Amino acid sequence: MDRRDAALATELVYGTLRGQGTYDAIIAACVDRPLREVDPPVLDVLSLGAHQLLGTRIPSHAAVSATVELARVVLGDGRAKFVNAVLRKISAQDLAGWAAQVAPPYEDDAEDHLAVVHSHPRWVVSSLWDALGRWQPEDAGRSAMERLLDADNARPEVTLVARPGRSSVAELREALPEAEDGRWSPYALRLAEGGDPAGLDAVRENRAGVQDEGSQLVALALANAPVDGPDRLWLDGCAGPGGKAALLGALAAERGAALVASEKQPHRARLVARALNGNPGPYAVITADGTRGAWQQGAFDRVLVDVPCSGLGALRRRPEARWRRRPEDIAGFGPLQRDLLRNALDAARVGGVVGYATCSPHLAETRAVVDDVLRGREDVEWVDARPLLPGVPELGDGPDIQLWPHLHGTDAMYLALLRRTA
Ligand SMILES: C[S@@+](CC[C@H](N)C(=O)[O-])C[C@H]1O[C@@H](n2cnc3c(N)ncnc32)[C@H](O)[C@@H]1O
Repeated sequence: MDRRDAALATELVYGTLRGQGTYDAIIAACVDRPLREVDPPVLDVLSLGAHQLLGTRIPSHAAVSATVELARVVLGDGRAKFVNAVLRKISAQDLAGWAAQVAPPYEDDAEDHLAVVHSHPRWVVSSLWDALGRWQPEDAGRSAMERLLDADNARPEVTLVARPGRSSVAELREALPEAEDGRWSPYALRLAEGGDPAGLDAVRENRAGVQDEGSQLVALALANAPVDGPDRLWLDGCAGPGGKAALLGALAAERGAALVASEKQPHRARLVARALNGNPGPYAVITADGTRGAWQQGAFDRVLVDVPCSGLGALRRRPEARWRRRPEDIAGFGPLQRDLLRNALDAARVGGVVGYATCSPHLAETRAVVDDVLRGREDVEWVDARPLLPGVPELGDGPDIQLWPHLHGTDAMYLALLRRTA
């Protein structure tokens, strides 16, 4: 495919997946049987057509004829007629008109309304709303939720990181004159109009990479947290695929510190090794289970655990994730998240700092995990993370922080910073 066709194919697939909740509700209103009785391939074609009609600027006649032609080729003439009839019904109204028709009124059922209009599973709307209310109690009403859900549905801009000591924003900008400065990270450059950074020398040589600014901020905050005494050995306990490890490795190198990047899955550990390849300071990549104390206790000055989580904070990046996740996944991650944090705390020396991060704002994966682990532990204190993200507004009451796509333009990363005191 040439670049334009590839971009269109990506937009059609991602857009259809993102909008699936809304499109399903609309398609259901246009067929005379329950959706589960429509053959999945027919439903796929109808969803692709609905997205073209309601979510793109493709003219209606072109959207209908291209989709019916697709149906004819992959499904046969009979089903193509059915697709044609349904698409003609869908094309009778725009998205707003359909949303008003198929979603319950906000006043009757606010969560269901938002779920249908903004194409999120209802339980996800509910979880995000709980978290937003906890962190932004002054700005967690209908409009804030609409902005958050819209941000999840927007195509995320590509953000690059110029790994310090290896590359610079100025170097990247020379190759990408249209790019804008990061909002918060001094190492970030944003490609608002998209673009293909893979061709850049700095990216090919690992001196720069693609990394959301929220992830950059997590690594920066951990690197800049005050520690008493030596600052020689850092650990990233959940390093795969290696974005934060590569930034931490570069920051550590600037200070003469070494990084151990550990990852349980061998294939992901290989990605970490690739990301760190060429790091200017000492580092080691190991394959190890971070719940089993694969390293000496009390050995590290700084420790990051960016734990496996539901990813509800990165829905804009993974359009299908919201439909794959189940509410019970949240509880499923809980024991591992607690174990990883406990072991990270044990890995830090007295006076050292630990960062616990998730790319989910779900309260059960964030503050609840830290509170549980700290209960009964006398050897840990909170570090206020807010001053370590200078200039970033609306971080909450501290000491931990929660970023939001609609407020910060980042993934919804959570970070708690903790210090070993005894
Ligand atoms: C959220 S990702 C980390 C992302 C990474 N910090 C980055 O910025 O590229 C969590 C990682 O933890 C790894 N993991 C899962 N269980 C683990 C365990 N018991 N010990 C160590 N790593 C584990 C997963 O394979 C996954 O690569």
